[in-house]
Amino acid sequence: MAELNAPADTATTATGERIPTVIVDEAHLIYRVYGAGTGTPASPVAALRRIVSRKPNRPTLREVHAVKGVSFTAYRGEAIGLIGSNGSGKSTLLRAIAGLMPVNRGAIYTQGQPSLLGVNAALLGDLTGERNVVLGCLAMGMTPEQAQKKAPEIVAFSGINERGDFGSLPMRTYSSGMQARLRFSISAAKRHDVLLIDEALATGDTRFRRRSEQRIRQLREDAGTVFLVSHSIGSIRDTCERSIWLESGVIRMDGPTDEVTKAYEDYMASR
Ligand SMILES: Nc1ncnc2c1ncn2[C@@H]1O[C@H](COP(=O)(O)OP(=O)(O)OP(=O)(O)O)[C@@H](O)[C@H]1O
Repeated sequence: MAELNAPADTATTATGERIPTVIVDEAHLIYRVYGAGTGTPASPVAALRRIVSRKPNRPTLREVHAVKGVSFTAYRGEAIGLIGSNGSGKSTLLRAIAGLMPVNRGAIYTQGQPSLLGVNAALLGDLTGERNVVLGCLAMGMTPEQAQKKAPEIVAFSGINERGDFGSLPMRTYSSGMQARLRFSISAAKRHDVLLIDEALATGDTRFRRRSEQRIRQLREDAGTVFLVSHSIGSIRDTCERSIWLESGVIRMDGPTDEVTKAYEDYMASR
């Protein structure tokens, strides 16, 4: 993963050109699964023969080619929806943009440090929500003073205290929706060059979803780039003006959200 050089805070250059933040160039992403079975159980005779001949059971290696030669450029100020049916490669692509997964072929270039906000982002279950907020802020590079100052605002945005004083309870007592809200609120408290959101909004209730959609719009106005993976076409339409539709690891369509989501819905209805 390489970094692009671009000026700091505007969506365009002095000559009005758009500034690329993520360039994905013919990217291939492959999972290697070691020790995966062949799907057919070994026969008792074959197992006995292996024991008698003392040949170990050779671990098998299987590959899952999750993303197959995907190319696109994202620009500062854009919010891009990633849609596609289950297993089409959306989360894998996001992980690779975040630098959490190497590209097997092709390349991904990013400007700044992309931040992946996923429902699996690690928070510590035994610590209180408030403590996790402070730790999250420190992990995002805030000073202890900035983190202490920002924490009440983040807890208020998350709404976890709407039904009692949950902020002072351990995170493991939260519902999965409450945990997801807190994660989103922590990540959204900072301006990100590239913010990657994986289904985080789907777990919130309608009121929280509206608040977070508004926050995503603000992040875009701060000239960041937002990627949103979601099965909620409503959220994608409300938040993103551009969408990329992935199917079986290949881009089917990349363009204005209205056109792409319409084609995707027609495709899903015809299956
Ligand atoms: N850790 C993993 N090891 C092996 N294969 C994986 C792994 N994670 C995902 N895959 C496979 O990679 C492919 C793409 O999965 P991915 O999670 O990126 O899809 P997705 O579009 O995000 O799906 P969903 O909409 O269901 O969340 C699938 O075939 C999946 O089985």
